[in-house]
Amino acid sequence: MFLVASDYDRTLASEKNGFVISDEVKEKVNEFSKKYPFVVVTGRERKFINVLAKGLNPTAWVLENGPLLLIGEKEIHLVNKEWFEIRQSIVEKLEKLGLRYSVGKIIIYLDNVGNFSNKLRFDCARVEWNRNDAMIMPKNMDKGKGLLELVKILNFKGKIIAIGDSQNDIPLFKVADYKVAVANALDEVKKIADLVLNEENGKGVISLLEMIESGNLFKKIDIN
Ligand SMILES: O=C(O)COP(=O)(O)O
Repeated sequence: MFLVASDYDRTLASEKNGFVISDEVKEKVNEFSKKYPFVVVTGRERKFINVLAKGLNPTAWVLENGPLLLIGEKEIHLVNKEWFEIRQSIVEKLEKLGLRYSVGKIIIYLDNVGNFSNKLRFDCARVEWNRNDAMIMPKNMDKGKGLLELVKILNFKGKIIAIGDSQNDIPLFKVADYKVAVANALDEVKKIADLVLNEENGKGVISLLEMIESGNLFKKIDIN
């Protein structure tokens, strides 16, 4: 038994298409998800996914980089009340720094703030990067931890195959049994991957799913 956990931006969907998923990738994932568990593990908020990935029907979602699970219409928030007080104090600091931010249901997003990485350090929160964008989130939370909680809820006991491209996929890779990087992944992600695909973005995901369906992936790895 295995489960596929896929990142969204620059993995399922490409920047070139404004991060809107292509019909080809959507159909492949929808068809695959009818046979095997397929989870999208993304930094994105639900409201953006509803637009960018309209019609995509994976087994479940891990959103906001870990703390928000979506199974069917059921939303599960992996956070305690104290976080919202901490978040408020961070928002006040960001205001003082004059940085533009937006707030999800749980985490804080800042786009294009790579130059401010020294200032974006907090004792009471974790800062996760996706290229030049930052996400400020509860301590002890990341894509990997969110996925492990989901896996418990689904009562899934098999192996995890993860696919991604960026820094915030590294914690996802840490909980995976087999790690796959798309061709457009950052070097630091490719370096820790078990397999680096020749194809970029959604074409890479399609190629991974085809390798699984044909049994070719399992000739390379013992995951069953
Ligand atoms: O950074 C985001 O908002 C989404 O990014 P991800 O799907 O690559 O995790």
